[in-house]
Amino acid sequence: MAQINPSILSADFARLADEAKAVDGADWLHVDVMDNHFVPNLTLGVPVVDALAKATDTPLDCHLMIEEPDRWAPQYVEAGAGSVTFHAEAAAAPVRLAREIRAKGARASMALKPATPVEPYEDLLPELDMLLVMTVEPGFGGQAFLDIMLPKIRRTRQLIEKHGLQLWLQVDGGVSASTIERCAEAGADVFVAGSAVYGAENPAAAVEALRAQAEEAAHRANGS
Ligand SMILES: O=C(CO)[C@H](O)[C@H](O)COP(=O)(O)O
Ligand SMILES: [Fe+2]
Repeated sequence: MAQINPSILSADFARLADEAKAVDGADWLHVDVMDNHFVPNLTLGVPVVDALAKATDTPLDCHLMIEEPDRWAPQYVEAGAGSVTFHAEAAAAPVRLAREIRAKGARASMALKPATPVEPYEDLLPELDMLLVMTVEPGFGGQAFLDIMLPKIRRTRQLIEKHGLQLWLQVDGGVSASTIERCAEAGADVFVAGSAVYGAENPAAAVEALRAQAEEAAHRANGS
């Protein structure tokens, strides 16, 4: 089942609770945390996640684009995030961090920037609930989807199957009506969409349309 996670990076930050309600049928709400060090942009932190978790029933999928995730990620679990993603490039001890996130009761997820290969992390995959393959350079919404990431999505799906894992495979960046089918065919099953959802006239309808497209593409690819 394809999951659609609207990114609030493209929402109106002055009306976050309402913007969360506008996508009630979404599986998760994707929250981009940027620290102006790991990426050249600054968004929000623990207090906003804490407030948002109290304001919506949709679980929060926190994507931490920050340095020192080993130090900060546990605080996002305590603030109410249901899933916490740290970047492989920033984590000092990814296995220990994933275990800590899980022990605190959230799903543990790791993200890879476009130039970071998945293969060195093969043995670590069983420690994770989700792997995020970035399909843009992290830092900003509204960027063009990087087609050159499709082979990495395919290779990651093969590794998941090789090890018989339940791990979700998320894509983030430039996911829209014109790119989501290629992602689903390549093996992604969790789709972050910022501008494609919040830029639409009816965000809830955009979520449903993207989900239907992803489901159909996945069925086509699996020959079912
Ligand atoms: O992590 C991100 C950027 O670093 C965002 O989640 C992503 O860019 C979503 O926005 P869009 O769908 O508009 O590309
Ligand atoms: Fe993100």
